[in-house]
Amino acid sequence: MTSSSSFFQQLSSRSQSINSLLCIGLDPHFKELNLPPTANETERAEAAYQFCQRIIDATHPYTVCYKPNAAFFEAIGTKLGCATLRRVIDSIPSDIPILLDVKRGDIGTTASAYADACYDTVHGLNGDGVTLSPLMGWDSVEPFITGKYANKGAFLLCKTSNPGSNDILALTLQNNNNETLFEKIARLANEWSQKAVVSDNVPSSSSSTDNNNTTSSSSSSSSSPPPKLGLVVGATDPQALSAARRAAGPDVWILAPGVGAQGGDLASACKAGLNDAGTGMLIPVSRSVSGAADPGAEAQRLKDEINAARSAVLEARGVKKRKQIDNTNEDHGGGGGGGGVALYQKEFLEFSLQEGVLKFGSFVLKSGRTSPYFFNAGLFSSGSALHKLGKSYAAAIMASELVDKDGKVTFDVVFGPAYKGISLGALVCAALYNNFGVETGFAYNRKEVKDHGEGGILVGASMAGKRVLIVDDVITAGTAIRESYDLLKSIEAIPVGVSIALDRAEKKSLDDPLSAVQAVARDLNIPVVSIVALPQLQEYLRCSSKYDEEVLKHVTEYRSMYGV
Ligand SMILES: O=c1ccn([C@@H]2O[C@H](COP(=O)(O)O)[C@@H](O)[C@H]2O)c(=O)[nH]1
Repeated sequence: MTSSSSFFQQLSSRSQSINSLLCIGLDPHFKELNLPPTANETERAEAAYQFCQRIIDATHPYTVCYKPNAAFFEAIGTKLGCATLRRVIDSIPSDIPILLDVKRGDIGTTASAYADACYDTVHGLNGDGVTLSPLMGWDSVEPFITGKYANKGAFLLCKTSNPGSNDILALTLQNNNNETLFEKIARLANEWSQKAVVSDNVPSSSSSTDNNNTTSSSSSSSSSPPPKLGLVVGATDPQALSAARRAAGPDVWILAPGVGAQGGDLASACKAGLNDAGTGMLIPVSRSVSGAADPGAEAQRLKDEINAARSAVLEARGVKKRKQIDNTNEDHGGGGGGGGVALYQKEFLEFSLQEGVLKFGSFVLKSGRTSPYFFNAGLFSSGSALHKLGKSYAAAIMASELVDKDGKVTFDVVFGPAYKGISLGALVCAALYNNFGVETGFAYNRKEVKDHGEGGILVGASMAGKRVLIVDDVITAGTAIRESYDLLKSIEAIPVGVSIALDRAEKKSLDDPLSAVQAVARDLNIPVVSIVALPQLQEYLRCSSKYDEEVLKHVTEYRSMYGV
């Protein structure tokens, strides 16, 4: 994955946007490859690659990251083992982080070489994060998370899922706290994360442009840098999971292997390891998915089961869950949300700027206001931009209340009103399927009535009696959305929400405190979900070094004058 965000920011952001805590392991066990023992290295390599491809193709919408275990690739043979692992990594969609399960640990100089082998984009494996043994101390971990690898992250083996983890990791230390060795490791994850930041000489406050992991930090101060270290704690030992969570605090991510083939209980593990925001935990599963007749269906089932367990935990803890699980936009009723910027929002703003869709300057709007920015969705006009646009809409939808507590979308059909909405609706429908495995119908209307061919003004999926999401680019006065709403009602469809790209989140007039988006949400009594709103644009500018301070100043002034 190529990204300027840190490994744990990437995990956090993807976890939020696909509403999942599932991590799929890529472990091509020889016996799962269906090869004769005499198979040569080339045959083993190809079979391992195809084995992984089948899993990746089927499961990518559901997994926060992929976790290939190097052991199974090294065992292919000395010539093709690492090359096959790299080939698999290269085939993974670029927005999915790669956690290399290598469990390294060595003196600093050797650790540096291991880090190059794991991360180097040319000669190495191009991973985003690794698993490490912490037993050789800070200097064995440092090369994996500092210097040229400051954006990478590592999960430290803390209390592993195997029975033998009690032999050493569960021993009680004779120190002041009388804690277990694994609790000490859990505390060290925090201390060493801080140390890594100091080692990189990055001031805490400026190092964090992480706007999207608010859900993972229920009690952290806003100035603490995002963690660089997580912990491996087996789902097979819920007591250890609780103790590790207590020792590490809410912000540290815990990778909890052992569900499925190793017999760990998912519900108990979630209860013990989730933080109060219902996150901070990844459940890696390898054999249960690879051995399933339909790996995609099994991954989706696991994702849903984990989310059900999360909901149960949050309910039991008396926490209002939805917004804390997966959402940085606090207000989908058209208030423009809070100022946090999720990774998908940052990416959306960046490619909108690159494509010239979003521009800064001085623009006189129809309303007569002089705006410091202008957004023209009609300028998304290349294949790559449209692909990214669909993905951004889909990510915003999946992070909103258009997804119910079981992780299911609340609509059956995506409706794109003529003209602009037609292509946007089609993009969104395809992106929901492609990125999130969400299958819905697609329909659109014509402005002109045809008297031949399909006839009528509605084309595509049938909408009568169905829950419908309306997709458009922006809401200016809201007239087009209201017309769509009336049209849907007239055929007895059930409009349940609106999805737009940008919410300008500004008052309709100085005497009217509501924005056009808020008025639509209120009058039609349905949520309006935007990819970004004015507060995210302002926050993006505040964190970006690419734009002149004047741009931020003008946007801030505009927001304070007209913003809702
Ligand atoms: O404590 C640990 C640390 C790592 N693993 C690894 O996770 C997978 C588990 O595979 P399943 O098929 O889901 O059991 C495997 O790669 C292990 O090496 C672990 O199990 N426990």
